[in-house]
Amino acid sequence: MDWLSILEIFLPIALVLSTALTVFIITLPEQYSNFKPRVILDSDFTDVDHKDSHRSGHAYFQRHKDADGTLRCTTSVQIVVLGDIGRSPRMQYHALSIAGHGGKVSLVGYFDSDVHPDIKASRFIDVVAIARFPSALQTDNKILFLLLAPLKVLHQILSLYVALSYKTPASKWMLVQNPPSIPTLAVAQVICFFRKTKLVVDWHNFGYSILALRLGSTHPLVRLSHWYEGVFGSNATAHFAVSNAMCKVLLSKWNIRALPLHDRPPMHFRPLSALQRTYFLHMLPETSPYASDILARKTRLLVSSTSWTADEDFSLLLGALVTYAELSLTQPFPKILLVITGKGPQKAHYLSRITHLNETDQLPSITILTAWLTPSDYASLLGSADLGISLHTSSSGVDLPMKVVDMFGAGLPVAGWSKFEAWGELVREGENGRGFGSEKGLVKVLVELFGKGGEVELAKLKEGAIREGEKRWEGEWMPVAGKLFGLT
Ligand SMILES: Nc1nc2c(ncn2[C@@H]2O[C@H](COP(=O)(O)OP(=O)(O)O[C@H]3O[C@H](CO)[C@@H](O)[C@H](O)[C@@H]3O)[C@@H](O)[C@H]2O)c(=O)[nH]1
Repeated sequence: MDWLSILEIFLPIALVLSTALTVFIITLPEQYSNFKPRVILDSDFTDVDHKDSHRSGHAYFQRHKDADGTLRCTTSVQIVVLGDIGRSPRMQYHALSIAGHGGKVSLVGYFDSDVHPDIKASRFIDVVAIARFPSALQTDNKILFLLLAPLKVLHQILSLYVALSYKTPASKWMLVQNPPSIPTLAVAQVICFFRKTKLVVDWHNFGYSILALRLGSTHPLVRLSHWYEGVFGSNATAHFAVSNAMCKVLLSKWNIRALPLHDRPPMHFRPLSALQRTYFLHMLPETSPYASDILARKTRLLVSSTSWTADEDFSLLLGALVTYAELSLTQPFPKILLVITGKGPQKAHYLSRITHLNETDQLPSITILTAWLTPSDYASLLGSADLGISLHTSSSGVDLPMKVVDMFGAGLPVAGWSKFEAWGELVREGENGRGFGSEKGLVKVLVELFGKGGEVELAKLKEGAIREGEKRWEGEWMPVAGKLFGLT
């Protein structure tokens, strides 16, 4: 190949790249300036907001506005999750806490499920949607997934860039949920650099360990993802992590010094009084036909909440219930109503397995229902149940199941998969929950707690769960995140 042919190939490429760079530079978004903080005016509040003054933030505005009637928010935060905001409770709690202390929030993510009603009510929080990758191009097929993944990432880069640069004003801080890491961390780094925004990474888990569940831990893409997460995750102003064990791993893997910020339940999760429980069980369509039996302890109410992802093996729970049903034929065990709440990719697969078990009469004394509830009904269901089940296996070993935190907030003891490093940071064996590491182990827990004499242990675990639930999100959040963001 001669020089002329090489030039013929590379000149158009160089032209396209330089044009793209020029367009990128001349369309760069506005930068953050301390001299131009975000402001809130009285005209931002409607009549409804005036009536709901605590939730809308009008009460805060009245207390803190300047003499000219303007509230200058010296803390402003873009909160970013490349996922469904309504199913990202921790990022919603961050938003509510920042807003509750007078910070202005742009909450950026997908807008599939309803967000928490307090977020909708707050004039300190703007919810900004990221454009979705067309659902027709989503697939579970391994080969198609590898082919479509680059296209999806390209779409995500553009839609994230547009949402963070143009749909939201420049903020002092950007708080990014990780995972998903690709392309979130890289896009966030670029935008923070150009907008003079300080980046904070909130580590819920690792993107590479979740990818490894699908592709295997030695796959080149998993290695690339590990490298990427270290490179783009480390160069931030600050980091939060959901467990002490995760902080240690971040330090040893990538020299990242993260502040531990454990999940804790917000105030809408709380134990119910006997009267509230009776009312709720009769009111909720899923439980009302069984309410009298649940109250008489003839039926036990089990609840598991999930995003129906690959890190939760529901066949283990189904297998344990089949064995429990068999044992019930010869022993006087109570019936079970299991309600599984949540939305996610593997739901259809498990629903067909449940149908098969019912059709083959393998669950005679057991009823299994699935549901997606409003945040307040979800909290009340946990408060009304006898035992919570967590099947979270933890892809990294150091992330913790948020559902268990919800359960403790509602005073619900937990039986959960315990064979991972961080489990003990959340659940204390025999005090507020029971761990299991196999189907047999779960059967043993169910038989012990629901069988003869199990009452006493269940009551003790409930007391432990109530005690654990007394540690609340706001108390955990303020000295760590509130302090970092300069909120008082
Ligand atoms: N409103 C509502 N929310 C529900 C329902 N069912 C489940 N949820 C929400 O879905 C969450 C459970 O989703 P998972 O995806 O199973 O979460 P997890 O494994 O328990 O924990 C996740 O978050 C942690 C960080 O906060 C991560 O560390 C962990 O890896 C995981 O991503 C619950 O905490 C709850 O907020 C419902 O019916 N209604």
